[in-house]
Amino acid sequence: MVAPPQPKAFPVSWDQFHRDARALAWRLSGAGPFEAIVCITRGGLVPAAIVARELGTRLIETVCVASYHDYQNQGSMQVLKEIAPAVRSLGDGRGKGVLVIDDLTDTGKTAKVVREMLPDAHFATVYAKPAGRPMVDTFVTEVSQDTWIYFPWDMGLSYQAPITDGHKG
Ligand SMILES: O=P(O)(O)OC[C@H]1O[C@H](OP(=O)(O)OP(=O)(O)O)[C@H](O)[C@@H]1O
Ligand code: HPA
Ligand SMILES: [Mg+2]
Repeated sequence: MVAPPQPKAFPVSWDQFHRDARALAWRLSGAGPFEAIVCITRGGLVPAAIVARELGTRLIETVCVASYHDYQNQGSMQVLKEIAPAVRSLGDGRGKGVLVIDDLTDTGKTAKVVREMLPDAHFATVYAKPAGRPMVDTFVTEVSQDTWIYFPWDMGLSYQAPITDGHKG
């Protein structure tokens, strides 16, 4: 079933995303140390780069998960690439000392799938919606469940009609 579009929009510029990802790194600086970062592609790649730079982490791994195959509609969860054994076996073999990063948690389903792979890892996202919030340990900004977050890599500059256009009669 196709869900109705989210009524509220939360557009994020590159500048704001960089600031929010840095704020995430500040919060995480007290939660480590972390031996490695696992980023959930593709959305987690950008915050992972920023956090890795701030925390000095150089061992970065990906787990490739996709579920929103259609704009705003979640479909089946596909794990396209698992975590490499060398990273999976770090710490206690359950992810202790590993930091997992994604851009956001919405329903929490993506984070849940990765948590099953690394139950003791520290999960961090830049943004969180209420349903996904219990799945992450650290995040920066919460937005309501009926909000769609527009990331800078999904947007471009476009013409905006003047506010007064709507009042012409
Ligand atoms: O909490 P959830 O409801 O599971 O949704 C959150 C996930 O959805 C998006 O990824 P998506 O599957 O769209 O893939 P992408 O990162 O490649 O854009 C986002 O980057 C999160 O990973
Ligand atoms: O609010 C969102 N914005 C962008 N991608 C997403 N994937 C799940 N929820 C969202
Ligand atoms: Mg994603």
